[in-house]
Amino acid sequence: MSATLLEVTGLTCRFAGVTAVADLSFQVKAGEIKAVIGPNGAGKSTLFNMIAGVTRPSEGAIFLDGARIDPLPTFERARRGIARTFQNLQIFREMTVLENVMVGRHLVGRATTLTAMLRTPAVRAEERTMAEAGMALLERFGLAGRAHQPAGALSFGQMKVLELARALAGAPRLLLLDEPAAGLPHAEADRMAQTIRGLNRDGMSVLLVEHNMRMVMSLSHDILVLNNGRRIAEGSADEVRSHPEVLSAYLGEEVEDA
Ligand SMILES: Nc1ncnc2c1ncn2[C@@H]1O[C@H](COP(=O)(O)OP(=O)(O)OP(=O)(O)O)[C@@H](O)[C@H]1O
Repeated sequence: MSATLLEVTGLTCRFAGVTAVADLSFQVKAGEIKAVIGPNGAGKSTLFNMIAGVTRPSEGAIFLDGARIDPLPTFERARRGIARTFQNLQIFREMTVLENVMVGRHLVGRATTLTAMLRTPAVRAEERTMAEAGMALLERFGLAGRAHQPAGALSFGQMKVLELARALAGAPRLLLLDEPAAGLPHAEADRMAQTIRGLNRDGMSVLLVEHNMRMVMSLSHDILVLNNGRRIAEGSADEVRSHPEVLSAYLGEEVEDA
């Protein structure tokens, strides 16, 4: 039985008049790919934002490796090993592809603003190491040839891969992937699924929000289904696919088609 990496207990988020996430508890085990699915407005993005530290929960707690993290700011959660990608790409288009990846490393780097400004030998050495590690990641994802071009020149699919590479640059323990297949044609979505599977085989734990059911059903060890902020089902692809509440939440279509 694997150890629990992430634990969420009684998590609730209320916006004026709307309960986006309601009394939600679940775990992500080390080495697991867990998917969170649900119709539009189910609360998936709000849940991600609470785990990443962008949105404050109204109630409940979030633990990483047993330590409570919900009071911590975003950068501290990144330092502790949580990295994310975004539903709407957040690529710095004027920066080079390599610089974009290095931003991911800087988020968890040790250099303070003062030592960075003074460009001490230690800072320069750290930057060299970051650049080397960044190039190694770009090579792994087939983007090394584009390293010194502006990121804005990449195709949409390449930008999604770059976001993933940037998230990995900080050597996280938990990857939060927000719709990695969104907007990708079939073949590229399948390649993205293979990439995520490869990362997981190397030990990466993943929490995945995705509407592409093919990807969700083929990748996930465990699937959590939300509707109106509440858990309506949790289990394997087969368990979730045939669950009556899931079918009615989706009106049958998407989940059956997967
Ligand atoms: N900042 C906000 N202020 C007010 N209401 C919000 C805010 N963010 C989300 N909501 C509401 O919370 C509910 C959950 O939204 P959320 O974006 O988390 O759902 P989702 O499952 O990610 O949807 P989608 O699949 O469309 O991305 C929705 O009713 C939404 O309108």
